[in-house]
Amino acid sequence: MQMKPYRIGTRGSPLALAQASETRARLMVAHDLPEEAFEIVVLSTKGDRITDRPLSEIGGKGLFTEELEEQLSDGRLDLAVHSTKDMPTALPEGLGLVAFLEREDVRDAFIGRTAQRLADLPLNAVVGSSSLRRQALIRRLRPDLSVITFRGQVETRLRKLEEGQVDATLLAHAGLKRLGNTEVITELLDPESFPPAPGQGAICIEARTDDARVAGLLAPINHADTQSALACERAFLAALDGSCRTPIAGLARVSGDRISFSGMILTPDGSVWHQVKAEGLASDAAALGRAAGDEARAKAGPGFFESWD
Ligand SMILES: NCc1[nH]cc(CCC(=O)O)c1CC(=O)O
Repeated sequence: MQMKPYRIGTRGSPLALAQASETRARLMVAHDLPEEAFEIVVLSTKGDRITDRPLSEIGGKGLFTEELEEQLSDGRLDLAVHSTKDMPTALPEGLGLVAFLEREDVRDAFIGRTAQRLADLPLNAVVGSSSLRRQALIRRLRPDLSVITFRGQVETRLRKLEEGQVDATLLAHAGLKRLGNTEVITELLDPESFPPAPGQGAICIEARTDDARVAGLLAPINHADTQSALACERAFLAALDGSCRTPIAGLARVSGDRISFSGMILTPDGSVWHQVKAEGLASDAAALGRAAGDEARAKAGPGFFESWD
């Protein structure tokens, strides 16, 4: 009997396409299915179309997800593949992050033109980054540098660097690995001093929560430790009401039945930051992350979140 193919939604950037292909490949192996059992459906999102302004300025939740989620909700798609880092903490009614692929390296990669390492950049050098977290972390470590907003796909940013618009830029190691573009990296940043974004390096799959057929399809490719780590990090983000205007870093690691978490919130200029650490049972991942978020909020005090609005 000929079954209708599963429809996998994705954005059209090279990174998104690589992630969708990887997901399809995992599903083919897990279920011994041919490529024709899956159809990759490419959609353009608002976030892809507006490229001339920083994301934090455009605002609005789900800039990269709205179109995909609409089609998931009405059944035109069966699943959607995303970078977990780009996913809002609150999803539309009836949708959920149903599976996570095993996480890639979580670190940020430094790509230097006039110096190989962040610490070795000349005084007042220019670094391009559109991420508020990376901007704040750079300023915390190197207040002398000027940080400029730098958007576009990975390829666009690397071209701007080559053209000499900036001395250096930062990108996720995971994304560069998936694009087969790691030779541009000149330094991998230590997560202790340069903590990654919640979700960084993890591919997630969104689906309808009541779709038992798709749940069964995804179960064998879900990576339980990644799922726990991400539940913790996303609960941290949610507890802080992580808007795209707040620099927030957070990383959870699972070992056996234990989970350890480290999170940081910063002012955009990097001059004030608060760090929290927590450890507990992996089965309590979400509660641990939420408590860490509440602790960070309490440490920061009521003035912290309004200080740059
Ligand atoms: N916001 C863009 C985005 N979303 C996910 C990744 C990288 C891959 C990942 O973290 O899983 C990137 C690019 C970057 O930060 O370099």
